[in-house]
Amino acid sequence: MQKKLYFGSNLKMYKNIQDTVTYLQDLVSYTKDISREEIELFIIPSYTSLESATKNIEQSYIKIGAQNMCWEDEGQFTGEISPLMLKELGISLVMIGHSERRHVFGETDSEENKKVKAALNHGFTTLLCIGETAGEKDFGISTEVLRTQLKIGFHDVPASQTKNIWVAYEPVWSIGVNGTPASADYAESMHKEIKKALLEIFGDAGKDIPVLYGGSVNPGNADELIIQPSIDGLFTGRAAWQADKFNTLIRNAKATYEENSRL
Ligand SMILES: O=C[C@H](O)COP(=O)(O)O
Repeated sequence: MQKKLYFGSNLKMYKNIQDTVTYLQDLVSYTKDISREEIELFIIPSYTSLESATKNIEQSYIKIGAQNMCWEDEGQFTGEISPLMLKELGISLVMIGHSERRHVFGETDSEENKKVKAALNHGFTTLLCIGETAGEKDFGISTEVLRTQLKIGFHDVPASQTKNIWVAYEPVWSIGVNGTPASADYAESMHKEIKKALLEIFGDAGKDIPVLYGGSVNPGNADELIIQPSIDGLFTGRAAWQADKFNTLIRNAKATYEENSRL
């Protein structure tokens, strides 16, 4: 049976308001004809572009997400953004624990857990990002690191909330201009471990959580990644930031997946 495929991009600290709106409008026109029963498309712009994004874009075509969120509704948290403020903007998704939040800004697994619980309690689709560093991979502890990030990240989250959970596996060493993409085999083996851990954490409810791969996804590796049985989607940075190129990547990956599932 064919599964729904997830495609999304984090715009990081790129694109101003106008560029974001133009990008989103272009992406809607390019991809409008693809059934949203078959793909789920999401974009995570900068905070300053969120209001214009939600006003200009129909989220049945592209889910709009925030790059981070505070775990408290209000309080003395200078520089933070509350779940209520994000709700006010009408966004539907929140990303938690992106590699740059963990490794540039020092966020911990227990902070990600507080954010995950707050995001789920406020009804957001919650995308938890996990991934091992190059050093952890060299020590042979990738699986342990991923299991820890999942077990702490989802600590005390009831199985009844899994319908709003997505996971992105983004090995730290694979991300950004200096990253090396994971091979499809390596990514698949880590995705298998992630799916196993999700079953342990949530029981049967864990089996429907989509697990996306991210980290230097590009037109040259997207097709091979998407056909892996445990990879449910692609979370793309740089290769998605031009709407026409992202459209091509999505269509090629989808066609390859469909071809492969007919074999
Ligand atoms: O959030 C997206 C990831 O950080 C991947 O970025 P990248 O595709 O530019 O390596």
